[in-house]
Amino acid sequence: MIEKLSEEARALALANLPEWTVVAEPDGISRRFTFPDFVAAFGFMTRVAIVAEKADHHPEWSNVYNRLDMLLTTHDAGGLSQRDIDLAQEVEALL
Ligand SMILES: C[C@H](O)[C@H](O)[C@H]1CNC2=NC(N)=NC(=O)C2=N1
Repeated sequence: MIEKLSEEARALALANLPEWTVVAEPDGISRRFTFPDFVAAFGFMTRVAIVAEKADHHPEWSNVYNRLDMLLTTHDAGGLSQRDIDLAQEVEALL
């Protein structure tokens, strides 16, 4: 069973993800992405989907035209875990 991150681990991890915001409910991290158009946004989502499926860790997200809102939380842990941090870092690398 994956565990929620301790306060210390969370502060450390977030220091490396400056574009991400802590969300309280559900306990997780979120980021808004803006692209030139829908094709660019959806292309990015496709690349994230492949990484997410490989990691068996999936974002909660919403897309409107060129905008993508992504929330990472771990359902199995009931909040923010290392899996979310790892996926956020992989997502950043796809930009
Ligand atoms: C059975 C399967 O491994 C689990 O349901 C995985 C799938 N993807 C997941 N994604 C997220 N964000 N949190 C999870 O706890 C989770 N669990």
